[in-house]
Amino acid sequence: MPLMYGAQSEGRRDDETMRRFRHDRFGQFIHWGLYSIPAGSWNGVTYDYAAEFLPQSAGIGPARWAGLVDDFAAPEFDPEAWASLAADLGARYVTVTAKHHDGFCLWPSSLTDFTVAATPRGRDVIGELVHAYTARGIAVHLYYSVLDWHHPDWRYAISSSQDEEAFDRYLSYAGEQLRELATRYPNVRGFWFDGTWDESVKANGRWSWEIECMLKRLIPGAIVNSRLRADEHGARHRDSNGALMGDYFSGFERRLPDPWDRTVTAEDWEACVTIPQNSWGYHAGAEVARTHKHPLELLEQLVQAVSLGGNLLLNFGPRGDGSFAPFEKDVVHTLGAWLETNGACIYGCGPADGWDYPGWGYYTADAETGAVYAVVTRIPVSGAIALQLPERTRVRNATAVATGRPVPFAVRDDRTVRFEVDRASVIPLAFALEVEQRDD
Ligand SMILES: C#C[C@@H]1N[C@@H](C)[C@@H](O)[C@H]1O
Repeated sequence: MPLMYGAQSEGRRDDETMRRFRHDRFGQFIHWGLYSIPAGSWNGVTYDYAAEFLPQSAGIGPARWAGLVDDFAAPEFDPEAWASLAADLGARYVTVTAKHHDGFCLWPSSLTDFTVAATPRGRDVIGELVHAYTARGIAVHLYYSVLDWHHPDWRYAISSSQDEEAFDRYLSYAGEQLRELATRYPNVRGFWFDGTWDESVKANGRWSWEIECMLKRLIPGAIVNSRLRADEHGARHRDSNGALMGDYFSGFERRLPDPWDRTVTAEDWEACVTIPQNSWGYHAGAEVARTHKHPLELLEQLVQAVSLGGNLLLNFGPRGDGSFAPFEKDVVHTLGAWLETNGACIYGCGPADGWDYPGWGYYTADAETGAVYAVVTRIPVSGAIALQLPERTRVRNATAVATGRPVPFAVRDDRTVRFEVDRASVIPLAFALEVEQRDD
């Protein structure tokens, strides 16, 4: 059907900025804001739900919530230390919450006084972070929630002409804030939109189209996730003709596609996941509840995403004072150390065509060289892993990615080779396979 405000382009973007995003594969999400101070509790009551939703969970009105501005002193906030942590993690880009659902701005926006400028130290958090990450060669994407619990003109739905006038004022405000962000921080690489699921936003597909156009006009090559977009019929992520809007699909939140679902390899996508079960902002309970994921679960999610042609955006929620919790530093050390020696099977890699999901791990392939990698994340009790080869394919040799040492294997039949792996290994084992086509 003809659409005025559907997808702005067909197929994958293949410009340098998008190729770099695809090559990066691994990003760090940062959720930091006023919600990081109460960290899931209010007036002595702890709410299990996500810490950044505390205003909703505890029924805290905007005026009372704004009282936290005076407490946002962030004595431990050190942008260079944050950038070092991202580098140690092995993240190639960072997506930072400029404004979350509570409407508090981590930059000194001229459009509202509900910003870091009103805090005791008044630092331009976004500006300092963009500088620090960029200086370390880490690309920055800015998260912006269209949903805004603080702004008086926000509406969940439009049910009167007064609602329509108010929400139009809100969309103008949000549009000017986004113009301000793109103008103040022109070397950010992308924008990550959220909070676009309400009827009020879905009814404004033209606005979302205009925002995407504006951002790409102000920052040529800027990357925008599919969550911003709706078309004129309210279709989100994909327009009413099924075409992806924005530059990559960003509907996988706290979940990944099934490891055997090769349909997702048709487009660029990114999954965002948390370390605790379900809090993006720092939740004090997460430090003690032991419900957060083991670092190696998260590493497996990264390998799985890459095997299906996607990126993984792994969330960290710094504490209110700007420090990171020990359980998050454990994740940094575990993933960073593994990527230090095994990153060849992640960065610049994607799906290995013809290599079906094996069950004991994942196959990835270098997008440029075609080199195939087998990453074993579920070591069988036998210690033996069988590789089902694509048709007319032969494995010439295999090496351990981490050490470069050759790995012996046995040819079982013309479609199967068998490896012995170290059953005592406590980390995923990556093997580089040199394969060739048989001409039989
Ligand atoms: C719901 C919801 C939001 N989407 C995630 C990326 C977090 O920002 C969460 O608060």
